[in-house]
Amino acid sequence: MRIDVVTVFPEYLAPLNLSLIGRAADRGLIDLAVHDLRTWTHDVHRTVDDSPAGGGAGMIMRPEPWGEAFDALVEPATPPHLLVPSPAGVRFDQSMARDLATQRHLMFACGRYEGIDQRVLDEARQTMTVTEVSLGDYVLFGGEVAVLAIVEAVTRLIPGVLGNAESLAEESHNDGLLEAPGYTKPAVWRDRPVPDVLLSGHHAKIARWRRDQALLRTAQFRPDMLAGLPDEALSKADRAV
Ligand SMILES: Nc1cc(-c2ccc3cc[nH]c3c2)n[nH]1
Repeated sequence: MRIDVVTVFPEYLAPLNLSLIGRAADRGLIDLAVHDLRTWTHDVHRTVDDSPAGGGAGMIMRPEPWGEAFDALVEPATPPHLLVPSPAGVRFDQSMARDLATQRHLMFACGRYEGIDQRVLDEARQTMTVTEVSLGDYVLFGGEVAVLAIVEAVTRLIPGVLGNAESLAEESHNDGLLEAPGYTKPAVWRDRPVPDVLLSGHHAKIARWRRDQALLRTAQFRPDMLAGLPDEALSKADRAV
């Protein structure tokens, strides 16, 4: 997968060079490039914003630098999926992460100020899929934080990036449920024991206990997820919990 990120704060995306994502890039599993939007400005002040047409507070990002950036980064024969973080976007979730992880080329446009001139997205829609995407119903200063989260959620699903693919199978939101609580050594910590079943070595009982805990936690913290499960997702044993 190729991932391009365009931003006026390239240093904000530095964490993408760390840990598993950095290693995935080093191993060629992803081709990640962060671009400074000001590369495509031509005035001495490298201006990327201007006052809003029709008045109003704040500034809007000028279309010209974005248009030139996309012209430089987009190969017409294989256009990317353009993702534009926005409070008004489609809510990002694990299902979207799974879909994006199958795509060949993602490009992220990080807005700042009061956003990007609408004509940039309208123009981009002529040649590529454009999705405005929201992390949630709260307002950030710009799109960079959202891109960090989305890139992490997507790249960890790419085969080979996460060493132990097995952990993907048991994590929250993978099977429509929250994951069971986790424990490790010591067997007792500050008078709090690890649940006996986890030390029993009885794999079927351990699997059942974890499934029960996942169902109970989902019912407690995210009943909406439980309500959204298809009938066939719950076994007879699940329904007895
Ligand atoms: N979910 C969410 C996205 C954003 C966001 C995204 C881009 C920009 C550009 C200027 N302000 C922004 C805010 N806030 N909250």
